[in-house]
Amino acid sequence: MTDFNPMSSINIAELEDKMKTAALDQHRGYAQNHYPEVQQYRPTETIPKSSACGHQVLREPVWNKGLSFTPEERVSKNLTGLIPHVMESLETQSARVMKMIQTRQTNIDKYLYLSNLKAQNIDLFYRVLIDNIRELMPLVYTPTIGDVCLQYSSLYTRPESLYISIKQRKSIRTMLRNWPYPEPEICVVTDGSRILGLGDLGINGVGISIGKLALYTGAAGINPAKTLPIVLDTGTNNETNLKDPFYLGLRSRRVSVEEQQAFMDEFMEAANDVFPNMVVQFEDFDTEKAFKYLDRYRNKYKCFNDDVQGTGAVILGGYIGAVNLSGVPVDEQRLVFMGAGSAGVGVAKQLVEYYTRRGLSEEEAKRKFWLVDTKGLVTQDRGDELAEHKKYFARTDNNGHQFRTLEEVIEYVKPSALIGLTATFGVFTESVVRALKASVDAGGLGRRPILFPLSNPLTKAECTFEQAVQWTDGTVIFASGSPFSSFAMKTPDGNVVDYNPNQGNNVYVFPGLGLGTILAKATKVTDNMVYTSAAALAESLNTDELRKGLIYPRIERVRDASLIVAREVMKAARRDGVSKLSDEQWHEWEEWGDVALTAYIKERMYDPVSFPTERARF
Ligand SMILES: NC(=O)C1=CN([C@@H]2O[C@H](COP(=O)(O)OP(=O)(O)OC[C@H]3O[C@@H](n4cnc5c(N)ncnc54)[C@H](OP(=O)(O)O)[C@@H]3O)[C@@H](O)[C@H]2O)C=CC1
Ligand SMILES: CC(=O)C(=O)O
Ligand SMILES: [Mg+2]
Repeated sequence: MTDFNPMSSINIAELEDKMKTAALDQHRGYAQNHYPEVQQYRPTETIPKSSACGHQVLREPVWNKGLSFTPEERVSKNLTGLIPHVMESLETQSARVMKMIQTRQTNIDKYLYLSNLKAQNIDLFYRVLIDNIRELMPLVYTPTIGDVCLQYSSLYTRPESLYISIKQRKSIRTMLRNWPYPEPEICVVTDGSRILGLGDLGINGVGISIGKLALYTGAAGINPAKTLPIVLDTGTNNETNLKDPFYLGLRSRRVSVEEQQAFMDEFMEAANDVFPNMVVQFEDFDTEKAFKYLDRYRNKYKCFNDDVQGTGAVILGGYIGAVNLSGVPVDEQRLVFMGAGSAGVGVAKQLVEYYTRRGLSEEEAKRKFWLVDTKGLVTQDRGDELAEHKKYFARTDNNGHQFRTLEEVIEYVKPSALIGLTATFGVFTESVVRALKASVDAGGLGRRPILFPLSNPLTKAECTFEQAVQWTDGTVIFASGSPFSSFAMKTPDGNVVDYNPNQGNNVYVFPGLGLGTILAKATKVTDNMVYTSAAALAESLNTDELRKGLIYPRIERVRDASLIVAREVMKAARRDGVSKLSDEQWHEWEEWGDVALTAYIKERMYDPVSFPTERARF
């Protein structure tokens, strides 16, 4: 669409004459009674039929088209005079947004500007986000979303989620029904108990549900009107929040684990009753609840845990590429994990599955992993009561010796890969990284260490990209949870070499996993679906990315990757017998191969130009 030049002046009066409905202009508030065609302004299955016109249209973010309303729409919806006469393409409006973002001094201010835009004009927000994903994803997601969560109660200006407190537990169904958009397809729910690496943030953690859902739309084309952010408030143990006069959550300590679980049971049951087609993503529950809830609900409802399963899949996807670059054969790899929580154990288990699928026994596969926590190497005879989720990986081959520091573990294991999921900045020190490199070098010339400091946000990364490059003399294969910038380093022979980091973040998996689950009409999210998402991600790099030595697609291609992930997830759902789509539909796709299924998914992906909210169908 090109911009409309007001100077070429359309004659509004003439247009109004032509369009009989233009008489609406005089009856703004009563239009619905007299002019049913206005009610059809939004004739979709996704948004209730509306009689909205005038200001109502401009105030509803999924209806508002900013300055893109056509002259006809301006007349039929009583918008003349309510917006500047000029008509602009999304591109022009998008350029204005980017200009304004650049004038904002802090990332929080940039975030707030974008958040305001989302609350006013969804299509424009997503156009800008999708076209500028490299620059904007760090604002709507990690690292900035971490700062937003820390200050959410102070920054609050308007509701943008469902806020369900344990005090209102009797009304969960009512609250779900109060959500203004019908039949959400995907919900991200947190209780704020472990937000990124920032700990218990209570209700302030809602920012992570909002941020992840922005990426469900931006990175996988799920209709924004079908996304539902939820925070469950069961209190908080965060002293700063409890003392903050602006804190919006329950001003009391978290209720007992048993009460939280009973509340979660009620929530899951209610969510399933009210929105039976909705997929639920558990996000940033603390370690114990992350594993417990996944175990408890995975066979009963369509749900998955992003920190355990999404992270497992994304790191497996990157690991496959990293091994190819490392020069260390896959079966010789030895992996040390710093961090044995929900993400650490989730990733290690996904990698065990990779090895067993390659033919190793489970025991052989498990022996490739050494997990380290705050007390040192996780061993069976360490003397402390191991948490349930750590027992699977507890080593028994340590001959009674306990290894307390990471240096000691590296010296003992001689790993080829070091993965950080500790939420602790700087634990990959220079001596640790140099020891990793030395252990890889000892295996032979040209071998490269795999180093993944995956904790979020950036303030919690185990080391920086620059450090990783310098301490490994540029040989590192690197992925971090939050994005680092590229880095140029002078080599001993005087050349300047550019190094490009990878972002190993579950954003490469959860949007496609969710989309595939929805489109397959899967009754649950199986292990195969999760595993397949990792394998699909590993296959999604193009030749240019492979040539550049990347292990994840460039972030600009995240929608391409999500499409591939979603397609393979759908096929896995079919193989596992959990897809409710008809056999005829599947036979048709099976006959045509991936082309037909890819086209089917693509057609259903929301895109603010070719497929705006107004027309989104699924
Ligand atoms: N890149 C990505 O896509 C993702 C990144 N993450 C990030 O991973 C981090 C961890 O998340 P999660 O696993 O859920 O958190 P958990 O709290 O479940 O686990 C943290 C683990 O780190 C260990 N740990 C903490 N500090 C140290 C230390 N100084 N030395 C050794 N071990 C330490 C803890 O030990 P102990 O058990 O003894 O307490 C625990 O095992 C977070 O920063 C999160 O943002 C999470 C999901 C996805
Ligand atoms: C990325 C993510 O899910 C986390 O850091 O918790
Ligand atoms: Mg998370």
